Amino acid sequence: MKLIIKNGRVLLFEKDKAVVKKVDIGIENSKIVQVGEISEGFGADKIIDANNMLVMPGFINTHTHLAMNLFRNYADDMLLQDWLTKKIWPLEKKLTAEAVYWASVLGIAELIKSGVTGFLDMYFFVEETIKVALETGVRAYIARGLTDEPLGMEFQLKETKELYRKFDGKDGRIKIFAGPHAPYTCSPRYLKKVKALADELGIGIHIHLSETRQEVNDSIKQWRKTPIKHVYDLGIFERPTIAAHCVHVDDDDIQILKECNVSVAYNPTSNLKLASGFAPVEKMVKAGVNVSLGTDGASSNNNLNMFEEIHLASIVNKCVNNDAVSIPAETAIKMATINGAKALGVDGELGSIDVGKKADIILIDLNKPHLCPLHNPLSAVCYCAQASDVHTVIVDGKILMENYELKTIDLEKAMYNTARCAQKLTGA
Ligand SMILES: CSC[C@H]1O[C@@H](n2cnc3c(O)ncnc32)[C@H](O)[C@@H]1O
Ligand SMILES: [Zn+2]
Repeated sequence: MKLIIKNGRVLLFEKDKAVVKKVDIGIENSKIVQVGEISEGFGADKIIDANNMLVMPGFINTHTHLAMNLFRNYADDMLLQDWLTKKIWPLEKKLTAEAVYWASVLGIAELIKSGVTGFLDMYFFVEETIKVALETGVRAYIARGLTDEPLGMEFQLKETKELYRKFDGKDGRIKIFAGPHAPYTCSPRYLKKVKALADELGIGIHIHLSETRQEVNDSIKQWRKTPIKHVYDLGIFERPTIAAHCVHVDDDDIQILKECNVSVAYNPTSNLKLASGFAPVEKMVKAGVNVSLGTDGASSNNNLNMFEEIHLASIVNKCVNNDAVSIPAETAIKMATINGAKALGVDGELGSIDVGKKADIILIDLNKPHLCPLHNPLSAVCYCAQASDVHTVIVDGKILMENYELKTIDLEKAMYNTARCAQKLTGA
């Protein structure tokens, strides 16, 4: 299958600098094979006219719990610990494979419609989420959530192992991670076992870290160490790690993150809504830590819209740092694209439009009142574009949405069934 995207303004990273150029893109099967003038005789099966569109790498959402859209608008205006312990965890005990299946379909529809081509998910019944990713064509990085339960420990690790055997590398779009929830739900003994499993399988680790002041205070009280130092001492960071949140980190923590090449998945909306605090993103970026972006789940966000995360990453940090230059549009867009690929260890394959990389590409319709006059396309993406401007989404060279129409998902069916399953769980 050969595809050409022509006449678009294409966002490229040239020597790490974002530039927008009028070039055409040639795609063969899953890969980008030409950027520039397409050679005569390329013989495309399909040509996409991207006139008046911005063509850019798809967004990578590096921290989410897709199926939590079951609990969207269900438990709001609460602090993290109350939200988890009083509302969410009791409901999650009643989760079913069917509920996770439909909520994953709906979540993936929301991701595609907002320009996301790949995501890192940590949750339960993840085989369902993997199934949906395979059916719908997106790229999925999946961590079976791990928490310390007397009878669950070995079982959860075994499940991670089975998921790895069954799905890692499947269709070139699935990768398995180990997913210890957090140091306050996983004992040191369990975290050591998780690390040993990650060593054995050669996989990365995804974990929530230093999300709230209380988490840090409790950790210091219990272990005399910050959560970052605690898991570092347990060897977690010897594996490639993506740490979600890292809101309350001190200079020593940042140094550890940098030295251990830990990527931070920054979730500005979730941090704001749960009143968790302001992650010192500018400081981490300046220290050389790779910072990517995530939405967290739709129960703490309450959507999966990466445009909002890009926007907030930029404008919140300007205010926090009292510096209008802090996290400019280009930096925030990189967090949502190439930094996401770096976090997942696939920046040689994803995250930018370059010959040899996978064709995970989105087209943003510039013919919108709120994008006129355009002046600066990077500013447009960061400060005014909406998820509803995403016109076309391509993953692995396949079109998943064209002219706003989802090609692999029956959205009505997904909404109906997710609402039905959510009602069964919540009784509301
Ligand atoms: C073990 S599966 C994932 C687990 O994480 C919970 N969760 C969702 N959002 C957050 C967050 O911001 N901080 C900590 N934990 C979170 C989710 O409800 C699942 O239980
Ligand atoms: Zn989370």
